[in-house]
Amino acid sequence: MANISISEEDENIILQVRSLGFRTPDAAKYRVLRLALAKSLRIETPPESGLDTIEKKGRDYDLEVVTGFGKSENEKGFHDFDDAVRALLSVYHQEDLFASDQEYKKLLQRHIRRGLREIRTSWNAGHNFINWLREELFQGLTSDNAQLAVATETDLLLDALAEISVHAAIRDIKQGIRLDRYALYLANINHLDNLKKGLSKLSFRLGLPENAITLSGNKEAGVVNLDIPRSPEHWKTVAPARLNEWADLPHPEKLPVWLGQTVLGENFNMDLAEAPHVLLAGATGSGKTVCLHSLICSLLKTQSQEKLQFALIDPKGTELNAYAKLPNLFGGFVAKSTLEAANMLDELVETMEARNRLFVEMGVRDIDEASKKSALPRIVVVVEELADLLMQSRELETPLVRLAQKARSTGIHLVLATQRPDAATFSGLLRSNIPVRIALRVQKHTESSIILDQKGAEALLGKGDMLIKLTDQLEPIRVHGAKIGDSEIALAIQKFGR
Ligand SMILES: Nc1ncnc2c1ncn2[C@@H]1O[C@H](COP(=O)(O)OP(=O)(O)OP(=O)(O)O)[C@@H](O)[C@H]1O
Repeated sequence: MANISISEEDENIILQVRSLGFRTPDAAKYRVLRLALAKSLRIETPPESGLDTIEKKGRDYDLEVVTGFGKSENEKGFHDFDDAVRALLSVYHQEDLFASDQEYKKLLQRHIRRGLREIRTSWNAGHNFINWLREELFQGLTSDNAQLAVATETDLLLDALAEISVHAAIRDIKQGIRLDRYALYLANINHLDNLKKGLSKLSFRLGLPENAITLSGNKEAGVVNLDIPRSPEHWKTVAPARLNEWADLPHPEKLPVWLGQTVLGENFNMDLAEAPHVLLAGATGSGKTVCLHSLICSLLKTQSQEKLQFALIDPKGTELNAYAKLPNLFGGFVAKSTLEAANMLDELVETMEARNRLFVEMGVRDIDEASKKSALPRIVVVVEELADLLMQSRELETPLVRLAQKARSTGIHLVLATQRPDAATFSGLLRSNIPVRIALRVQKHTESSIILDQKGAEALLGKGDMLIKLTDQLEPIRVHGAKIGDSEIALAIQKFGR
C-alpha cells in the first residue's frame, strides 16, 4: 500500500497538535495530516519538488487511514474520501490524478509535508488552537464562507456542550467587546447543572484557559448566556473618547464615575458618593493605574473645583505625578513618603471630625444638607498602593479604618488600590467598611475571593478587564476599561482647572 512519509520534526508537530491543540492525546494522528492538507491547499502556488526529500525520517502513514485509499466501502470505521481528495488535487494541479496513483501520492505527500511545515511555523502550543484554525483556514473568505466559519464554530461549541451532557439550541450570538455572547436555550433544566459543572471542561475543550467561559442569566425563560472570550487580535477597543462622550451627558449622580463598557458595549458608571468607598485590586500590569485614571478623569470632567478636592497618596511615587499640579489638591501636594501619607491621613480624620462638629452647629445631618447652606467640597482620597503604604507603617491602617467607618456622611470617600489583595493588606476591618470592590485580573482564585468574596477574577483577560461588585447582594458586573493615557489626563486637568 502506498505510504505518506514525513520527517521527524513533522511527527513532533503532529503529536503536539494532537495533545495540546485538539487536547485529546489519543485522537487519530491522521486528523492532523488532513489539517495539513487543508492548510497547504489554501496556498495558491503548488508545493515545491524540494519537499520530496526529507532529512530525518519520522514515520510512514498508510494512505488507507489518511484518505481511505484502498479501503472497501463496507469496512467499518473509515470513510473513504480518497476520490474527493484526488478530485481536489486534480483541480488544484490541473492534471488528471485518477490516471496515476504514483503521481497522486507524490503530490499529496508534498502538500501534507508543506502543510505540516506551515503548522510548525504559525502555531505553537501557547496559541489558542480554535482561533488559530479559524484564522488559518478561514481567513479572507467571502461572506458565505465566513458564515461557514461561524457555523463551524457553532458546531464545535455544540459538540463540546454535548460532551458535557448539555443539549442546547443557540438562540442568538452577539459579538461583545472582547467576548462573544451565546444565548443558549436549554430544553431540559437539569442540563443547567451539567453546564455549571462542566464549564472548565468546556473551556478546555475549546482551547481556552480554565474558567475562561462564564455563564450568566438571560431574561428569556430557559435561556442562559455563555460568554466565550475571543483572542486579543479580535478584541474591539473601548476608546477613551467614550469617556468624553459620557462626560458630556447630564449626570444626576453626586460623584459620577465612568469605568468603561460592559461586555456588550454599554457605558458602565457608578456614583462614588453612594459607594461610598472602593477597593481596586489586581495583579501587576492588570490595568489598575489606567482604571484609576479613568475614575479620576471622570470626576475632573464632571465636577468643579468648588465641589471636589482630591487627596492623593502615591507610595510608589510615580503613578499620580500627572495630578501634582491640580489646583486644589488636599494638602497642596501628592503624598509620597510615609510621613507625608501619615500627616495627610491624620488631617483627613481631623477634617472629618471638624465637619461633624460643623454639622451639629448647623443642625444638619450630612454633607448634602450642609451644602445647601454653605459650599463644602467632597474629598476623594486615592491610595495608589495600599500594600506598600501598610508595609511601610502598619499604624496607617487606623486612620484608614476610621475614615472608612465614618467619613461617608462628611463627603470623604476612599479609593484604595493594591496589587497585593491578601488578608494582611485588606484586613477584616477594612473589608467590612469598603463595600464596592473592583477586581482586575489576579493570579489566584484565593485573591479573587479576598476582593469579591468569590472566584472569577483569576480568569479575566487582563488589560482593563474587570469585575465590579457594587454591593454584597449583586453578582459582579464585567466591564472593559478604556486605556486612558497622558493626553486625556492633561485635558481633564485643564477642564477642571478652568
Ligand atoms: N483598558 C485598557 N485597554 C487596553 N490596554 C490596557 C488597559 N488598561 C491597561 N492596559 C495596558 O496594560 C498596561 C498596564 O496597565 P497599568 O499600568 O494600569 O497596570 P497596573 O495594574 O497599574 O500595573 P502595576 O501594578 O505594575 O503598576 C498598560 O500600559 C496598557 O498597555
